Amino acid sequence: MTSIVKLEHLSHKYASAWAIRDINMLIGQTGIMGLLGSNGAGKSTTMNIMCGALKQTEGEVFINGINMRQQPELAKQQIGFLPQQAPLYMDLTVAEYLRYCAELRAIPSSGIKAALGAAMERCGVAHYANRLIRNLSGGYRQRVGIAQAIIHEPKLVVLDEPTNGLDPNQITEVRGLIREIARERAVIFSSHILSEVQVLCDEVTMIEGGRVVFADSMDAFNNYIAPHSILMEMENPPAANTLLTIPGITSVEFSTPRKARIFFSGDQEIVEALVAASVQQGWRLRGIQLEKNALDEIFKQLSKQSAQ
Ligand SMILES: Nc1ncnc2c1ncn2[C@@H]1O[C@H](COP(=O)(O)OP(=O)(O)OP(=O)(O)O)[C@@H](O)[C@H]1O
Repeated sequence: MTSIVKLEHLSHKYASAWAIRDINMLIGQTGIMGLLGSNGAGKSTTMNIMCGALKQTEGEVFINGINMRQQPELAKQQIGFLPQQAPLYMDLTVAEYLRYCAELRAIPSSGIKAALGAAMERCGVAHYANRLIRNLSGGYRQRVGIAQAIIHEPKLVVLDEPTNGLDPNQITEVRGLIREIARERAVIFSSHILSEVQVLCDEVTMIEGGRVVFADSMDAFNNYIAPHSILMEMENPPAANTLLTIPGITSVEFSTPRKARIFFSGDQEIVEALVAASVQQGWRLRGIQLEKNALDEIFKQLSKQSAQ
């Protein structure tokens, strides 16, 4: 089956600096793909080019097999896009705005009413149809932004940081909506927040410094970033050599006489082995905790690996 998105050697230069370099990507027809990267990594540039809102300096974009450079109108028909700044008109009501979007999308006038009804229903904004967009909360504005992105029933929906600036309840609601609309189409979703991508996405592509540094399933990513170190605080700690006799422990660093960072390979059952040894040998355990890799640490590791 044709990929919904194929990016080939995509590069873009603003003025004199390259924002993205040699990005290659293949995205399947359904599911949610997370584009993860720190601020300035190149996510928006990639998404804007993918959606035909920005012309690339080099490389090609294919949407469902259609070359964006050669047939931009046909390619864009397949895409719904919610850019980082949602393109909303504050002085229109929800229904007026969505009608305008439907007309821009060239939906035949006989089909507009049904398209409008379906998008509003799907995005949970039907009861606000006659309310001015300026009078909606941030979460509802974002729902309207998503409604304009799906009004023409595209095969691909691209959402650039759609939960940015929302409160925790609104984030949960918008996530639910994204899952819902991804049932029958592909969704690409960008974020600089790892946990956001972890809860929503099936696949993840990580961009750092304008380059792809990781592209695989969410499971593979989670496996990759699984903790490999433990912080342990003890009143009566053993010598490092004693800790190293426990199978799975690869190295030990004491940051203070009572606090050790213990590196391990294999699974997290090592925690149980350490607690048992502590009880048996009287280390007087005061705290034990798996250390999660911080996102900037993961970015650094992956960037280093991809440069090798
Ligand atoms: N219009 C522009 N003119 C010049 N440089 C730009 C422009 N837009 C983005 N850049 C630069 O290109 C690089 C990539 O920016 P981009 O907005 O694509 O990153 P991002 O991952 O989406 O970050 P953010 O999450 O902060 O939006 C950054 O260094 C940014 O400063």
